[in-house]
Amino acid sequence: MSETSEKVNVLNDAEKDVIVRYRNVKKAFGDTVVLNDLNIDIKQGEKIALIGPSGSGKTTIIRMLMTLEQPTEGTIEVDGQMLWHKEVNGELVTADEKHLRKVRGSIGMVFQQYNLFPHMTIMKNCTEAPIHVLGLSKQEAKERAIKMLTKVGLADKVDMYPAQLSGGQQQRVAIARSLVMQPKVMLFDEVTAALDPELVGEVLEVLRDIASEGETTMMLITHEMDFARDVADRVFFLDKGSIAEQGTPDEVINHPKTERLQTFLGRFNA
Ligand SMILES: Nc1ncnc2c1ncn2[C@@H]1O[C@H](COP(=O)(O)OP(=O)(O)OP(=O)(O)O)[C@@H](O)[C@H]1O
Repeated sequence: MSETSEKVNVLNDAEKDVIVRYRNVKKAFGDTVVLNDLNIDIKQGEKIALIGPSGSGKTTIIRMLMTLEQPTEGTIEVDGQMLWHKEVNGELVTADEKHLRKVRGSIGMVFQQYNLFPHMTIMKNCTEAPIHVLGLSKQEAKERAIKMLTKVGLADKVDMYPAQLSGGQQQRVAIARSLVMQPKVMLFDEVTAALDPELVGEVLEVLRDIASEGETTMMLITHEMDFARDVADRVFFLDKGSIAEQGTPDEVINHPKTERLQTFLGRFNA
């Protein structure tokens, strides 16, 4: 089927500023259903915190958006474009690898483990993808990298190697490296969980700064309730594969409605 026969998504005005849309998304691993009938709309620039017990499905939600896990049912869109499907002659077909590669470029993800390339300098870590994936010139990529490394307070470390930096600094480089790609959505999966407690603050500070600038759409999995309170526009409480409660941090964290959420928050003295 030809590319030209694909339909373009036409959004009405009310939907225009929705950048991420999950529709009736189900995810199962074998017979085990881990996410059920998920419907999420995230607006341009919105900051979403995902909280919930271990195994509730938080990571799977963002791994599907990063195109690392395929939904079993339903669709996910970023900026009006379906991730896992293409609409061809009015029918949804599973997208091919070429399509996935293209949409993947619009999403940035930072993991618990910073995954920097150990044999490359900080600068090279930050310029590899913009040069090879986005096709930027070396000079353009370096300029972007310096801007983002300055944002995370590490512009003086460009010639160092990851092993010469602390865990907190490496995580800040990983954040800068993602931002260099100018993604439409940034995903953060417990980015402070692997850090020594004294290094957590500096990474959260960087995330707070990025969030306060307002432009970047962010979805964060966090167990730091004070951080979620400060940064998130909306908080989703995931429980057994569904969004059990959602609302502003005040509604969800300060005034939990259900006993399950109260019990969960009790663990963090939130
Ligand atoms: N590749 C996989 N194969 C089989 N089961 C999986 C796979 N990935 C995740 N799961 C299961 O899916 C469920 C949800 O996992 P997920 O990692 O999304 O939860 P989570 O809320 O992020 O948990 P945590 O806070 O511990 O990271 C869990 O029961 C998990 O064991």
